This record gives sequence, structure tokens and C-alpha cells, in this order.
Amino acid sequence: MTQAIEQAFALAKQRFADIGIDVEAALAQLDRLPVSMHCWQGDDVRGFENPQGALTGGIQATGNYPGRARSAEELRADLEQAMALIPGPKRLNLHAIYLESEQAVDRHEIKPEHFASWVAWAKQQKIGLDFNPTCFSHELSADGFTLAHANAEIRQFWIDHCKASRKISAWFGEQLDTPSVMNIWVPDGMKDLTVDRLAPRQRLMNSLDEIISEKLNPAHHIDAVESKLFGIGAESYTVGSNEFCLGYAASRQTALTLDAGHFHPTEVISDKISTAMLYVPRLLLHVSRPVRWDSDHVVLLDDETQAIASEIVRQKLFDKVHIGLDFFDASINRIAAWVIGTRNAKKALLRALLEPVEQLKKLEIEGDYTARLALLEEQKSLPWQAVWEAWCLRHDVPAGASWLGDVRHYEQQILSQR
Ligand SMILES: C[C@H](O)[C@H](O)[C@@H](O)C(=O)CO
Ligand SMILES: [Mn+2]
Repeated sequence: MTQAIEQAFALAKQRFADIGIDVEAALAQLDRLPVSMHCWQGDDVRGFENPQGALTGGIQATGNYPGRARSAEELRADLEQAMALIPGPKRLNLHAIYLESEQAVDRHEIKPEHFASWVAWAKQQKIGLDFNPTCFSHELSADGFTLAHANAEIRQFWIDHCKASRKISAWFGEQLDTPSVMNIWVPDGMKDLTVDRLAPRQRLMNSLDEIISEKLNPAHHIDAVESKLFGIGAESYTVGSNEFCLGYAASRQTALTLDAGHFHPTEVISDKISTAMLYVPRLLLHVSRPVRWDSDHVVLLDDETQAIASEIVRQKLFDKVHIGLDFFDASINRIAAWVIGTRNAKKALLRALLEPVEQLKKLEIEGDYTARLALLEEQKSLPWQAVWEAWCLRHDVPAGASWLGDVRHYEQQILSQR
């Protein structure tokens, strides 16, 4: 098997060299592009603060496939299993509710010490961490408002939670020597006709200003804001809309988070990257798959995932775009979900790196749209898969579907006992 992969790789390398692509250079770039895996795929966004509590905030994990992680130890073990089947660099994206503490700690009182085991584990795994305050699944978010709440005390609680989260994020960055991207997403919105659409947005803006008022070392911590079109129970009005977040990130020079599921079903984030990059210093991507709504299905190697990856590569946004995932499917094996989605994101990046971008740009500027279309389509059937398999072998992970056997084995040995 290994020999066959190596032979195919040698032929593929030559094929790509014929169109001016240095495959080794492409793989070197892929080795510098981490994908941040989201911890919440492993336990249906429950966390360890109050795992029996309801998931609120207008998001839903549907399905009841057996074996979800019930503790941080189980979640880390599951992540290790998934990560062992995914080639190349990875990070882990944590939410605040994944803290570990013997005593109950309310959100505004979380501290780095509550994430010490995660940092120790990340050091062992040699990966960076990213972070999110959790502004949902809490009694003080029950009426659908947090940072934009009309009640000053409740608003302050969430401001304090986000400030505490920034400290944790900066500590991650300092400990792990790689900046932690901290994404602020709030579910704030209204189910029905909203009369005052301005005041909540003014309050959200002021809250965010207070949250980011303390300057933190950018080598350790990056602030990001995530917009959304609507959530369940907030169908008519979302305070942190796209216009709000783009305006906020541009005027405050924070990062902007673009989630593939947070727009109208016919809108795609791949077309938003180039616009946003004109105005904001960085982007965080939540690569996801909406099916009719923000359903957070597992990422496929589909046209939009490819278009997102191609945009990063074509515009050389390697140091400005942070690639994260955001899906939570509880209807299939959760480890398989991570593996499928993360491998697909990386396959799309590889395919993008194997594209003769300069040649295609030249054809475009010369107006030769016939050749542009012809080459883009021929590109799809060049032997990128042989390069993928060789890259998997280099990283000591299964090249093809045999990874599923490892997941099944883990399911029998570990998940079925939960
Ligand atoms: C759990 C995540 O933070 C959440 O999914 C958020 O990023 C989002 O996309 C909400 O729809
Ligand atoms: Mn998201």
C-alpha cells in the first residue's frame, strides 16, 4: 500500500510540475496552516459547567448517537483519537463552559486556573488553543439577551464574563506561545416584530467597547466578533448582524468572524473574505455547512468549502485568516464527524495550494475567460488525491477510509462503555 502511494505521488508530482506547481512547496505551506478544531462537537455543546442544562441561544445539536464525552478527560481522549486520524497542524477551540472545577464557578468568575488541565494537555499535544466566552445556556441569558441586555446589571455580568475570558485567552497565548483567537458571539435578538432596533445595537457596541478596553498583547490574544442572521427564537431581529459586526471590527480593528452558516442560504462567506479583508486586519472563519438554515452539519469537500480555501490561497491570506470549524452533529459518531469535517477542510486547502494561481490570474486580466474556465475545470481532475495520501503517510495517519476502522474500534472499546 505504502509503495503504491509513493509511486502515485511521484507521478502526481510530475503532473503538477508540468503546470508549474511545486508540490513540496505546497505541502510545506499546508504544514503551516493549522485548522482549529472545535471542542463542542464532542459533547453536543454541553460543556462541564452544567451538562444537564439545556442548550440555549437559538442553536441546536440534534441526534442522540451514543458515546458523547461526559467529562474533560473523556473529551480529551476523544480529541486525541480524532487528531490521530487528521494530518498536519491542528489547534483546539474551547468554550468557557468547558472549564474544570470542583466548585461551581459562575461565568464572570472564571479564571485561567480553571483551564490549567487544558493547557497542560495542549502542551503535550503541541497545539495552540483558541477561546470563546459562552454567552448562552445560562439563567441570565434566558430571555435572549446578554451584552445588549436592557438591564444594566445583567449586561455587566456578561461584560465581566467576556473580560474574564480575555484574560484566559491571553494566558493560553502566553503559555503556548501562539496567539489565542477569542471569538465573541452573542445570541441576542428578538422572536418577533422589533420596534427599537437601534438601542440594543448601541448597548452591544458599548459593551464590546468596555470588554476590549484593556489592551492585551497581540502575540497572545486576538479579539474577534461573530455575526449571525438569525437563531431559533430570534427569527426577526439579531443585534449582532453582519453589518453590525463588520462595522464594529472595521472601526475597532478587531478580527471579524465569518461563519458559513450565518447568512441567507444563497449567500456564501467565500465571497465576503475579499471585502472584509479590505477593512479588518484579520478574519476568523467558522467553516460549517448550513442545510436550509444554520444547521451546523459536518463540513463536506463541497464547492463552498473549496471556494473558502481557494480564497485564502489565491489572496495569500495565510497569516491573516484563522481557520476554525463550527459544526455539531449528534446523529453520527462524534469522532468520525470531527475527522470527516477536518480532513475535508484540509483537502480543500491542499487542492487550493495545487492550483496555478498566477497563470489563472494572468488569463483573467487578459480577458481569456475561455482558458480560465477550461483550466479551472481540468484542475479538478488532476491527481491531488495522490498528494493527499502521501501527505497523510508523512504524518503517520491513514491515507484513505481505513481511519473509520480506528474509529469503530474506539467506539467498541471506549464509547460503548459510556
Ligand atoms: C458554539 C459556537 O460558539 C456557536 O456555534 C457560534 O459560533 C455560532 O456559530 C452560533 O450560531
Ligand atoms: Mn460559529
